[in-house]
Order: sequence, then structure tokens, then C-alpha cells
Amino acid sequence: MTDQTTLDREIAVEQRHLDRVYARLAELRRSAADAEREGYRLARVGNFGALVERDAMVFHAAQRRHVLEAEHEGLVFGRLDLSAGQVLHVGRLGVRGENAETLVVDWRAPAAAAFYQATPAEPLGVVRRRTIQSSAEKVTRIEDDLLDPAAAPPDMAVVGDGALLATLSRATGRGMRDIVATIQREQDQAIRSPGSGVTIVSGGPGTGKTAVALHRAAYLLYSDRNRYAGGGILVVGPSTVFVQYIASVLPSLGEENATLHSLGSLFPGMSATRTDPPEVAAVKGSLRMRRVLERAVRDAVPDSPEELRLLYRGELLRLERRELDGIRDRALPRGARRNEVRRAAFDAVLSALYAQARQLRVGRLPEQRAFEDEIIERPEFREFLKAWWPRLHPRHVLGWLTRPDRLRRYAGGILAGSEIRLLSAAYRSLDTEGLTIADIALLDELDALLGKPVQRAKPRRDPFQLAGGVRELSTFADRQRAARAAARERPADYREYAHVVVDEAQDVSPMQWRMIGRRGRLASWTVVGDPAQTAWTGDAEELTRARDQALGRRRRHQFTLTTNYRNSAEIFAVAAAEIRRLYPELPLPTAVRSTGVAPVERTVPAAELPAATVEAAGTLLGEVEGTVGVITPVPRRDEVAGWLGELGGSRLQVVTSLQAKGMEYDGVVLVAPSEIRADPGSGVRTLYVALSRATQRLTTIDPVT
Ligand SMILES: Nc1ncnc2c1ncn2[C@@H]1O[C@H](COP(=O)(O)OP(=O)(O)OP(=O)(O)O)[C@@H](O)[C@H]1O
Repeated sequence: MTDQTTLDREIAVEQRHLDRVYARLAELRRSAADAEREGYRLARVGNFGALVERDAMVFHAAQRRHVLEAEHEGLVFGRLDLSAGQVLHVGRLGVRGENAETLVVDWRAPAAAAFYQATPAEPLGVVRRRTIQSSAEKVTRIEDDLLDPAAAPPDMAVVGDGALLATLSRATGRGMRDIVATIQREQDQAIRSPGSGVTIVSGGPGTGKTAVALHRAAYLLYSDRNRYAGGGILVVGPSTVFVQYIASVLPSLGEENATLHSLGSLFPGMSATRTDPPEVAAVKGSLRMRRVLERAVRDAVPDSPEELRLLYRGELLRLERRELDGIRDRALPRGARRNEVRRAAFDAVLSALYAQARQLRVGRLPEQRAFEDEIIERPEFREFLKAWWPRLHPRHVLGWLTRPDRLRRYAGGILAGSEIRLLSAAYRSLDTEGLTIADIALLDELDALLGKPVQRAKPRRDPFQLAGGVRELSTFADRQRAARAAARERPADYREYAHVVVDEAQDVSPMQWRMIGRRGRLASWTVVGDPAQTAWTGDAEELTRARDQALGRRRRHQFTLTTNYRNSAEIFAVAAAEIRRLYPELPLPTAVRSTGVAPVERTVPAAELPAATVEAAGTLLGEVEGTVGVITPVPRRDEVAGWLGELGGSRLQVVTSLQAKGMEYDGVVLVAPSEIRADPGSGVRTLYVALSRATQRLTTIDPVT
């Protein structure tokens, strides 16, 4: 422990520096605003040169002001005392003083790397590393690590007892916390790994995989803004709950150029939060579904016309079902996309009609072109085409799978009989209950198979033009901004990113890898996950194949994280015992924090489960400051939410064991763990996930019948 006088003195030292940084920021903000105003004043001079100068000035000043005004809590969070006597402060933003001296180094800059990577064994020239906590503009706490005692001057103070542990003991809010001040060496290496190729980060629960993935996105944007902000970074997580949980971190890192999606929201215009039972998800996620869907997109539209009949100059022209089917088949050679070859199919129908008219020796039969022009104008012919070969949306075709006869036809010989029955039962509720997360990848596949109807290109909006055709009268700065916004404004179905981050990758099915792969054909990748937490029960070899295909031949950089920062050692011991049932030899991370509080394991008569759950949740709400998660078996979620009502308000969340993926709560009530474990496919692994969500308190309640 440090004595109070030393602590106060050291805090005062850091406060002086922080005051200087904020004063400098205020100055920079003022001069940016002055430059902007001066720019506008120049405008009144009125000559052309002055106008151009004004525009440039206003633009740069406004841009700078925007950055400076984005106030950050904890702007400066670190300090390095180097062996050469130099002192560096590390923060969320780089700031220079009046004489261009460095007041703060951006955390992503190479000079800041030592803050994260230096260790006593390898101090990298750092004598003392200091972590600084502040609230608004006030320094509240400092924590030091002395990395190179031999090089420390005799008067160097070392205060505090571990910034990391202090951070970890803080209560959790509804969003994930940003760990920028306490990133550890092994994490930093993954964050700063090269931007090209594929960075693969694995590690057990709570080792910071998600935190690393998000900080990496921020790091890449810093290291090559043109490439990554221009092309965009896509971050994919397992569920909507999870995506909301991590959404707050990127803006707090100062990055808004990343697009966050759950696996259920990747297909434009559709979104799903419902999960399938693991055995159904295994069928829907299998690569064999691609072949099933290929058959579906070639099939006749349900209830489409049995035949085409047209009276032409007194003769009945007629194409029967068989002929129509033949035309459809020929118009769809392998690889053709149904929505893209509509025109060719219509031409084939017209040709068949003309051939028939000639065969029937229709009187005064015009040239083929004139004949076709005449037929195509007929309303009944147009009606026929619309019904026979409509523009198909992937959702239409997925709907065809709800018809058992069609499903059998498409899946016969590809899926096993038992799998077809499973799928058929699952799709019975598609229209009433809506899509599941696994269906979204099928829609994306169908979209790729169907293609887009050929459309005339829309004229691009001129960013210099205002509504009503009036040329705008604003500054060059405004126009620049508009042009950039137009370039950045990605269409809703933008699908090619410069970098793709996949979190909880162990739960991405083969079909989902195809969906994500289509969005990262030209991208570099960061893939993070923990195979021991997977809920996938399908073919493992197929999964590897699909993943390898998505990642291609890009060079891979592997990282493994070994410390669990989330769970108390007592809680992780329970989770570890669970996964050891399945994998006795699995290397597990080490939990660094002990609370001295053992998890509570209760067994109650089934009838008492509701009361016991409410009571346990109430107790935990009293015991922890932050959030409480109530985790349930999938089928029980709504029932349990009903028991709890409004208890805990926004501090309490009820989630299924699958939605709990990646989440974190200070206290967890796990309802009916034996029911989760009972699933023969992925039960133990899913229970392992549920048991490793709590930072401080865990209560499990099992009903007995
Ligand atoms: N270096 C660190 N400093 C402070 N907190 C950290 C650090 N690394 C991780 N944490 C915290 O540990 C918790 C777990 O991190 P994270 O959710 O990223 O782990 P994960 O490996 O993705 O876990 P899981 O696989 O269980 O979902 C989070 O609260 C995170 O803020």
C-alpha cells in the first residue's frame, strides 16, 4: 500500500498534466472556431481567390473542431516513464502543445504499444507504467507497475495495487466496457496484428476475445483509415442481444465506421431473433441445404398456370404444362439465375407460340417480330407471364419449403428421411412464428441463386444539387462533406467490406460462413471464438470446409488468450468442472480474481421453481451493483420472464442459454441447468457458456419432479 501523502502528490502531478491537456484542447477548439469565422469573414471580401481560401479554411477548421469537441471520458489514461528519462502520456486522442511537443499519444500509435506490451521480463525501455483513472476532468485514481526497478531513479514513487484488478471489480452496466486503459500484452499482440490476411483469436470464456476484436477494429481504422473507413468494417455477432451489448464500445473508442450485425440481421430487409433446436439448426446450417435450395429455385411456382391458351386469328394456341416445364428447364441452364433470365424465358415462350402458329398455318401470319409485339401487348398474356415466372424474392421460395410434398422432392436423396421430417415439422410454423436465425443464411443463399432482376441503372444523385433543382450556395466545406457522405453512404444491402470481424465464430454454421464469406470476398478478417462453447451439432468436417472457403488462402495469424478476466475464480471453477465432463484434457484459462464467495447451487420441487427464481433474482439484485442476468433453457424463456415481471427494471435481463453467448452480468441466476445439459448434442457446451457469464455471483436452481 502507498502512503496517502505520496498518493496525493502523484495524483496532483497527473492532475496538472490533465489540466494542461484540457486547457490546450480548449485553445485548439477556440482557434478552430476562430478559423472558421475568419473563413466566413473572408467571404465578404468577395474576390475569387478569397473565396477559395475561405472554403479551404472553413473546411479544415470545422473538421478539427468536430474531433476536438467529441469529448471523451478518460481522455488520458496512461503514462510511461522511459529509461531515457522521457515521459509519455497515452490517451484516446493525440494532442500536441503550442510548440508541437507531444502532450498525449494516441493509444493506437506505435509509440503507445509499449504501454500494453511491456512486462517486467521484457520492459521495452519502460521503467514505470501508470494507469490513470479520471472522472470528467478530475484524476481519481492512479495505479503503477514498476517494470524495471534497476533503472528507476531513487525518488520514483510507485502507487496503487493493480489497475487491472481494480477495473475488473467495477460493476457491469448494460453495455460491454471498453478496456482501452488495461489491455494486456497477449491481447495487444492480437489487436495490433497485421491488417492483411486472417487474424484468428481463440481462448476460453472471458479471455477478452470480443474486447480484442472491437479494439482491433478501432486499431485498423486508425492505422489505415482510407482503406478501412472507405471499404467499411463489418462486425458479426451471434444474436441481437449480443450486438446491442457490444454496440456502445466502438463509439467510445472513437470509431463509427464499423457496421454491427447479428447473424439474424445480415440479410437486408429481414431480421430474425428466433433460434431453432440444435438438431434443426444442424440441418438448416448444413452445406447440403445449398443443393436443396438449388432444386427449389428451378421448380414451378406453386399454383402457377397449368397451361397457356391464347386465341390468335381464330386459332387456339396452346402450351401445355409439359412444354412450359421444358421451356423453364432450358431457360435455366446450370448456374443461371432465375430472376436474371426472365426475359430469355419469355422469349422462349413467344418462340414456341410462333412455331405453333406456323404449324397450324394461321392465316396472314406476320413476321415473328411483329407477331411477338402483338402477343406481348395482350393483357391475358402478361397475366400469364406474371403468374408463370414472377420475380421471386428469396422469402417466396423459402415459403415453398413449408409444403411437405415440395420439401420431400427438393431434399430427397440429399437429406436423410429423418432430417426431412425434422425440417418439415420446423417449417410448419414459418408463417405463424416467423423466420429463425438459421433461415437468414438460407435467404441469403436463395438471393445468390435467384439473382437480381436486370434493372435500368438509377441516375446517381448529384451531391451538389439541392431539392428543386437549385444549385446550392454553401461553402466548399459543405460540398466536400456532402460528396464524402454520398460516397460513404452505403446502400442498405452493401455487401463488400474491407475487413470482416466474426465474433463467437464457433457458432457460425457452414451456410452462415457462406453468407458472411459473400460479404468479405476482398476483405481481410479477424475471427474470434472458442470451440468448446459451440452449440453446433452438425458435421464438423463440413464446418471446417465452409469456414476455409470463406477465409480463402489468406495468410493466417493465430493468437491464443489464456487469462479469464470475467469470472471470479470461484465461479469459473464450476464452469470448468462442467466442460471437463466432455473434454477432460482441454486447456482452460486462468481466472485472475477471487471474491471468496462460492456459487449457490439449489434444488427445489418443480412447483417452487417460480418463487425460488424470483427470490434468487431479488437477492442478487441486492448483492451486486450492476446487472443481473436470468439464463433459461430456450423453451422456458417467456415463462420465466413472466415470473419476474418488472423486477430489477433495466438492471435485470432474461435470456436463453443461446442468447447468453458473449454476454456478461454481475450476477446470474441459472434456471434449470439440468434441462440445458440434457440436450445430447451440445447440452454440456451450452451449459458451460451459461455458467461462465457472471462476474461476481452465480446461483443455479434445478427443479426436481
Ligand atoms: N485487459 C482487460 N482489462 C480489463 N477488462 C478486461 C480485459 N480483457 C477483458 N476484460 C473484460 O473481461 C470480460 C470478458 O471479455 P470478453 O467478453 O471480451 O471475453 P470473451 O473472450 O469474448 O468471452 P466469451 O468467450 O465468454 O464470450 C469483459 O468484461 C471485458 O471487459
